Amino acid sequence: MSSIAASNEQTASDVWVRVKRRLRAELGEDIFASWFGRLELDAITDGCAYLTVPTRFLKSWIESHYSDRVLTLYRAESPHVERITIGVRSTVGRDAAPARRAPEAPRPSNVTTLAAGPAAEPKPLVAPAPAEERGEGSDLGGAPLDARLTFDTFIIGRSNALAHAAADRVAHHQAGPALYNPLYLHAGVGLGKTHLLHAIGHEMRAQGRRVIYLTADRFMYGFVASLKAQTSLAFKERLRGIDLLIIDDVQFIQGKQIQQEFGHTLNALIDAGRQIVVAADRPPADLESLDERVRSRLAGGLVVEVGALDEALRASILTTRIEALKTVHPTFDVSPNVVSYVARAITANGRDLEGAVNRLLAHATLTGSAITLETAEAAIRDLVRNREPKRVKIEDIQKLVASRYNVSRSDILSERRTAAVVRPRQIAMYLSKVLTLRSLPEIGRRFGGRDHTTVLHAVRKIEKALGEDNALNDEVELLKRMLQE
Ligand SMILES: Nc1ncnc2c1ncn2[C@@H]1O[C@H](COP(=O)(O)OP(=O)(O)OP(=O)(O)O)[C@@H](O)[C@H]1O
Repeated sequence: MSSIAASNEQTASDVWVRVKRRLRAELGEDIFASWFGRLELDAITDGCAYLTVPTRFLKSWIESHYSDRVLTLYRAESPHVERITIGVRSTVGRDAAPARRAPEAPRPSNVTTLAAGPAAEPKPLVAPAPAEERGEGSDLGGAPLDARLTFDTFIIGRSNALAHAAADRVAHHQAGPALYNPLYLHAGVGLGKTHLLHAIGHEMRAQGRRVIYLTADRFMYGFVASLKAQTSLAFKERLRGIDLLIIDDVQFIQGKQIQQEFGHTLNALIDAGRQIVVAADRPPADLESLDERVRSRLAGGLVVEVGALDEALRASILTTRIEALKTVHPTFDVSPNVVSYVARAITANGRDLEGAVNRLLAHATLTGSAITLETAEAAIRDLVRNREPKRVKIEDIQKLVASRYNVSRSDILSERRTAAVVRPRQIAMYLSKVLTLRSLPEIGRRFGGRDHTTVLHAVRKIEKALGEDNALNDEVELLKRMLQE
């Protein structure tokens, strides 16, 4: 590393220390320690500070509650930073290989491996790769595929039959240009997108094809890290040398330069007839942070939604899980009655179903007694109570608030400033802030192209009013409940 680069690095870490100091002073030690203690700076590039936290929850929380504050404080220390992006650091044990850390990197990240060592040399486009490199290649930041997530363990129901059929066709396609390129799967949390992505990956890898599975975070950090080490060409070329690129959680891809790179990579792979499969939590048209061209490229293949798991599907998933566990714990037995009870009680997603089976198993093995409806109810109570709140759409908020206050949705989006419209508009903006993970600028755009400061003003105004006006408080609570039901 050159001394200039070293001194830049030094400055970046110094600035970061000062930004954290400001955050601590402004928010107090408790809040700082709860939310920012594990926030780390990974890199600064293209006017964007890439920060990381260890969990998705922290990421969402900081993004929805503090991102404006962090940016403001960052800019107070370093005005050339225009944006911040928060990613999730990979956890130990998830990586195919332990992360090698570039000695000059300010902090460990999940992809510093990309920047380091001879593994980052460019490869010929379609060079045959050794088995361990077929997608397990930590040199590309590819995450390992989960052995349990295969087509064999995927249960087909009404809501996912189309997505399954498309995934199956793509995975078994042999000759000719890639099918449905890209295949774009979208669904709410825990409905089986990642399962299908891994299943396609396993199947194609079993056919000897070169597969890379990346989350959006890994793609971004991989690219940033390779830029830092000036090996971005190698990164691009190596990605282009594969048969199947899988990108999960594509909604998290952010940053102008990274999007451009992502767009180039998509184009190059699609033009070369390589298959791309992506998953996101929303359809391409709703990926507001993505460039229009990238969005339309993503929408240009086959877009399929994976629907909510219906009760029959939930019961089949539970039964299959229980049967699989019985091979290891032969005494584990759950009656059909209990299975239907759990399938009715846990409606949110596949992850909670898995959690429920684990709790039943823990109960059975710890107490050594049979699982009755009562014990099942006690074992899964917290899952039923804490099930994930429904994802709320800004459009639904606008519609509900409009009808509640007898105005039209277009009044809410309009420039009108009469009191009869201003208050509902502010309430709708407030609810959009607290019930969705959209940023202030995104909310502003959805409210007739308003500036983010207008949204911030509305949010503060309603927050203040809620503290002073009990009737309004009840009203807003009711709206929240109606939206989340
Ligand atoms: N149809 C299904 N058959 C079997 N298991 C399923 C099915 N759908 C979901 N699951 C299971 O539910 C859990 C969550 O699914 P998955 O991780 O694929 O969700 P996701 O849609 O990718 O969610 P997220 O967006 O949060 O990553 C996994 O354990 C998965 O195996």
